[in-house]
Amino acid sequence: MHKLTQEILEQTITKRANATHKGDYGRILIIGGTEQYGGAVIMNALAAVNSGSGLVTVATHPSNFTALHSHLPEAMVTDYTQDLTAFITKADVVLIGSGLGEQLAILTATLNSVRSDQILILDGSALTLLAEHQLDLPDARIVLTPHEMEWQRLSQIEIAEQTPAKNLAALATFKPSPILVLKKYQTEIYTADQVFQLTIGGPYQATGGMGDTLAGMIAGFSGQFRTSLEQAVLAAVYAHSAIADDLARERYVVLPTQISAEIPKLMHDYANKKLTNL
Ligand SMILES: NC(=O)C1=CN([C@@H]2O[C@H](COP(=O)(O)OP(=O)(O)OC[C@H]3O[C@@H](n4cnc5c(N)ncnc54)[C@H](OP(=O)(O)O)[C@@H]3O)[C@@H](O)[C@H]2O)[C@@H](O)CC1
Ligand SMILES: Nc1ncnc2c1ncn2[C@@H]1O[C@H](COP(=O)(O)OP(=O)(O)O)[C@@H](O)[C@H]1O
Ligand SMILES: [Mg+2]
Repeated sequence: MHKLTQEILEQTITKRANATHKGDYGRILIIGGTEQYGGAVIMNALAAVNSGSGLVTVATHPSNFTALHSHLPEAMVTDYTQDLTAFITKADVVLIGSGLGEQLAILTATLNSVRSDQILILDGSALTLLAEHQLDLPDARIVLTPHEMEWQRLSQIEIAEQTPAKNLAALATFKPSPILVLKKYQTEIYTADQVFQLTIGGPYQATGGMGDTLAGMIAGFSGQFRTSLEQAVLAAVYAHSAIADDLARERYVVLPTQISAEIPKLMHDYANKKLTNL
């Protein structure tokens, strides 16, 4: 198991070229947020925009539009009960599932619409629905972000039995081969043949919305740092907990929205550290 270090941030977060525009930094479509769980997509979107995503659209229940806009006027909105095909077609990255609840039809329509060159991040309720209805993954560049119970539902491996060997074996049965971010204390990231472990982060992160924030960061990083999906995912996972650790030096708990607010500073520091090291 490879231990993740801050080197992943130095390698991934690069200074931006001057002659670029928002279209160069990722078109992200976030799908989720029932009436009950609107906060989940707000946290997805706050994380994605603060991670530098060029354009973020949130497809959600219309009752969430005003709250989302009051937190984040940078995001666009659309009603998730309408046909999302045109939105999916334009996206570089689709993140579905945070606060999606029981909206199976929206998930299946999305799985049927994504293309093989698109990044599809499946989080929260999308993972539970995948497991309950034994849905196949589409041909796309897939990232799964389950916590231990969501992974138990998907893999049939009891939490106490979730060893790297068993997790890799279960992952091999998924086609196409996804990246797995197994979230917990010391989160593990599985690619087809390698396992990485996060050794930072702690229980000050145990607040609802912490995973929704991570999913938004993975969307933001993967839409922007396009050389390697694996590297972008690893960097997002590391950055999420690096910020939490920094804030926890002076706080008992770290809120998901506080992490999002600190992302631009962390990215600035790593982009510039890289420059001075040259
Ligand atoms: N503000 C919002 O809108 C928010 C909306 N949200 C949205 O809610 C939806 C449901 O997601 P969910 O994660 O809350 O519920 P579910 O999938 O049933 O899992 C909980 C079960 O798993 C168990 N468990 C075991 N190990 C675990 C672990 N390491 N980490 C976590 N749980 C672990 C756990 O055990 P217990 O707590 O009972 O000990 C319990 O039995 C989803 O769409 C999500 O995006 C949330 O993001 C919150 C903020
Ligand atoms: N004790 C802990 N130590 C480190 N990280 C934690 C701890 N508890 C929770 N986290 C992190 O918080 C996030 C929780 O994700 P998740 O359960 O999906 O949250 P939510 O769905 O409420 O947004 C994960 O990134 C997980 O690693
Ligand atoms: Mg979650």
